Amino acid sequence: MLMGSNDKRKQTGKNRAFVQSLGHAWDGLRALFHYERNFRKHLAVGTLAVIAGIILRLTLNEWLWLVLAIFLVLIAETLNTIVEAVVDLVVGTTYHDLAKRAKDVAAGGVLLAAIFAVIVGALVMLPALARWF
Ligand SMILES: Nc1ncnc2c1ncn2[C@@H]1O[C@H](COP(=O)(O)OP(=O)(O)OP(=O)(O)O)[C@@H](O)[C@H]1O
Repeated sequence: MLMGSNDKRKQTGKNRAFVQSLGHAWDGLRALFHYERNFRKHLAVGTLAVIAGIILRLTLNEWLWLVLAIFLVLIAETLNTIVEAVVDLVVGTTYHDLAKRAKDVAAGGVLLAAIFAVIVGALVMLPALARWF
């Protein structure tokens, strides 16, 4: 449902067209980039890994693992941000043990994805570096 004909941005109902869904998804990515420092950091590290991959001339198989690792971290950051927003929406600034558990578990998910990315990065980059020298 649209809240008022003068403010089409305050929509609360279903999207009527694919392009409208795409617009909201794009808004979500912009919000991630603007408000989430950790998302920007992970995006920067991922970009550096891609540049290193281009320089080291990774194989197709190595690219697949690297891209999987980069996207897993970014998606984990996305889920973490969703959990933080929903928890804050529900409890505000009130302390709650379940709010702590939800946010800590979401952060743990990001850590797991980051550990996976470090392992993949090492397994892909070290042999590629060895080939280079
Ligand atoms: N309402 C709350 N009740 C209980 N503990 C909370 C609450 N809000 C935050 N915390 C605790 O503070 C930590 C940091 O929460 P916050 O919402 O500031 O996340 P953040 O610092 O933005 O996380 P990130 O580093 O992923 O960006 C949480 O992991 C949780 O342990």
